[in-house]
Amino acid sequence: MNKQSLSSDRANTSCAVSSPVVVALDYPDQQQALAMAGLLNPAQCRVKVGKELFTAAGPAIIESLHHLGFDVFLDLKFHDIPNTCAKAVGAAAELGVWMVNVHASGGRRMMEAARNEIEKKSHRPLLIGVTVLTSMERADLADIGLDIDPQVQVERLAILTEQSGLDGVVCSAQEVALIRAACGPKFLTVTPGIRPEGTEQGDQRRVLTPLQAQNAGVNYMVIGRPITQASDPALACEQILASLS
Ligand SMILES: O=c1ccn([C@@H]2O[C@H](COP(=O)(O)O)[C@@H](O)[C@H]2O)c(=O)[nH]1
Repeated sequence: MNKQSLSSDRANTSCAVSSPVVVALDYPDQQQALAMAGLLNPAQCRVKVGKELFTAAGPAIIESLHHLGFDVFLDLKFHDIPNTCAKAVGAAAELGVWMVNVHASGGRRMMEAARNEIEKKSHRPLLIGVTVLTSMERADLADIGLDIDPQVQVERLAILTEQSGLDGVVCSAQEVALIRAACGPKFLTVTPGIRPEGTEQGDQRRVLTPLQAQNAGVNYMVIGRPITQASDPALACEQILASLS
């Protein structure tokens, strides 16, 4: 199947999951990722493919997850000169992914180029800008020369992302109210750093529980280890969904 027909097929078959949960498949190979996907229900969640899995398994993993019925967020956080970033985002669109992202700190011209590139494609994924990684706190920003609270930089980059014509941002759930006020109700918020009560925070710093995130108004919650490292991942996912209803 060529790329064009793949993206056309995907545009026609993309499922409309109402669940906000996106499970991060952070695995070193296709076998482990597909084993986890096989435990999950595509009617209850979407899945995310990040740098580790995509580098190890390549575009074939996207096609395999589509065949299982999942919408896929390709989380490669492109950050490059405008032409290079735009072409990468265009290639992601041709894989038929549901969502793709770039670093908002790549700037206005980079984000506009990415947006213009996917507008040309027959399948148009959601295009999202990463603001400040949820693993970062104020001290981490100071290390890179930004002596400000994360929320100040998140708001600044969210406004720039919205002005650049993207669909939304990756941020922590803690900043969603701020972004709603600055960018309006239609601008999407995609929030990693979700930690159900009693689960380990790990390297995340700006966290909320699923219920707190829902109450804050997030559109999509990216959840990895609290589901994938649970003794029963399917049950963990169901318990998170139950906590939201
Ligand atoms: O700011 C960001 C952007 C992306 N991520 C990604 O989300 C998941 C989170 O996984 P957990 O195991 O639930 O911590 C992971 O794939 C990150 O690469 C993020 O955490 N923060």
